[in-house]
Amino acid sequence: MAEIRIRNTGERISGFENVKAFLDKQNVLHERWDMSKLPEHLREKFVLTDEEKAEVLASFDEEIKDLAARRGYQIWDLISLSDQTPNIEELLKKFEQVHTHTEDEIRAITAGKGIFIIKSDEIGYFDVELEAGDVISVPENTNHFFTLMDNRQIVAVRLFIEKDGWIAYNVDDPEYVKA
Ligand SMILES: CSCCC(=O)/C(O)=C/O
Ligand SMILES: [Fe+2]
Ligand code: NI
Repeated sequence: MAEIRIRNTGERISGFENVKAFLDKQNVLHERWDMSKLPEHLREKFVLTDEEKAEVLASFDEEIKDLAARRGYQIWDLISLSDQTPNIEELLKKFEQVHTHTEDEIRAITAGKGIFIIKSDEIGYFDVELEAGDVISVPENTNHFFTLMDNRQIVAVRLFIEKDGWIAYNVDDPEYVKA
């Protein structure tokens, strides 16, 4: 289940309903997918062949098409990050820089863990700690960044309206608060 940590105060919010209510106020979509739909051999697997990636996407076809119909996404794929990912340090350096996109950034975690750190005009930066089953959408033009957790591995479905909408625009934010 997702958990929130507000960086300026250290306050933590847990429990699906509490987290959802908090994220609703921040205009951040949060839903859960049923991970029992994922075949056992793909659970907690972080190095995936193209066939296995297609199998993960097929397992959640209904959920993906539902999100696409509700929110206008046109294309989707699967990203997996772990110490086995050849360019992992380079990718993390990019994800860990505060940035924005011109479309919302939606991710459904199917294995592992990760943290999206998002800026709110009212309360500053807050962490959303995510695990398998958590779906999140960071609103467009909103400062955020992403990092892995201690286990350093994650698999996530990404949906896009247009591929170009996901270009990252780095922001040099004086209000950025370190973990
Ligand atoms: C969990 S997906 C990896 C992070 C990512 O795709 C992104 O765009 C961060 O801003
Ligand atoms: Fe991003
Ligand atoms: Ni998986």
